[in-house]
Amino acid sequence: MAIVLGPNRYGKAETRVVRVTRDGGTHRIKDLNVSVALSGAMDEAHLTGDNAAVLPTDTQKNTVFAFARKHGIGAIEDFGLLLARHFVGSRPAIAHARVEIREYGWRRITGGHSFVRDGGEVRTALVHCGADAESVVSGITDLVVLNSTGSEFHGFARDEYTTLEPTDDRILATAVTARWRHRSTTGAWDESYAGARDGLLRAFAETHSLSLQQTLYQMGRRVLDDRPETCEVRLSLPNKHHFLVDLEPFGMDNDNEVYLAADRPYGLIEGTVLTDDAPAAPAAFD
Ligand SMILES: O=c1[nH]c(=O)c2[nH]c(=O)[nH]c2[nH]1
Repeated sequence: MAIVLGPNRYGKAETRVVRVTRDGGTHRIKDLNVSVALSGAMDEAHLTGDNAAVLPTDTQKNTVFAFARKHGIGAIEDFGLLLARHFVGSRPAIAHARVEIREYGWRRITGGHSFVRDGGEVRTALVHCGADAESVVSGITDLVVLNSTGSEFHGFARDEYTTLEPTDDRILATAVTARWRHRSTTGAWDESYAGARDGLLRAFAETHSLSLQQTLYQMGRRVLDDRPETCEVRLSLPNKHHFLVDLEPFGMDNDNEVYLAADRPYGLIEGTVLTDDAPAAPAAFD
């Protein structure tokens, strides 16, 4: 009985590319998850370890970023065809290219550079009732928002392990988890929720951010200002880092247009904002 190599393919899965296109102050964003799989005459790589036919998956990832810069991203079908044809045409050993793309939809909040991701958000409620106290905490989780400009981060503490470069223009993105405590257990809950959500979005969009911590405070403040029925807001904001891709090795500049959307590790910024007359409510958020 002989043992033979069966079907195989390889490639870079889940390259998270975000492409920002600027038309003056109005930005458009394309946010994709691109998976490439190539196949063809790859027997030697498997049987003898000869990599002559293997176009590295790292190269495939770079190609996604370089094409995003060079060609822009229109319909994902076109972007997929562009990439797949490129790979098949690039080397005789590559007979077939499979390119799978997922596109995350975003809609505008307000202004030209603030977006909220379609779908996914969840409304939450947590109530406590005891012998002599009741409390209602409303909230939202997985409300994903992004500012494609209007965010800086500099002046931070440095030590011998600090490599982060200060920036005066970065993408700021987070998946908001917010919970707000009501002063009373009677309320127009739906209207209150819609108003609080709107306040969170507007504060995120309208704050020129010097840090996510500063944005957090402004978001909490806005809910308390807009919704007097609330007295305390707790926010948990993962910093969804977007790293500018270095395209210089491919002879291209990158003027804040092509980003890698990293998923982990991420900064996690958490804080409470409250009114100074907020009644004590033990257990409200636990
Ligand atoms: O808004 C930010 N806050 C931080 O505390 C921090 N730390 C970091 O590396 N980047 C950022 N960004």
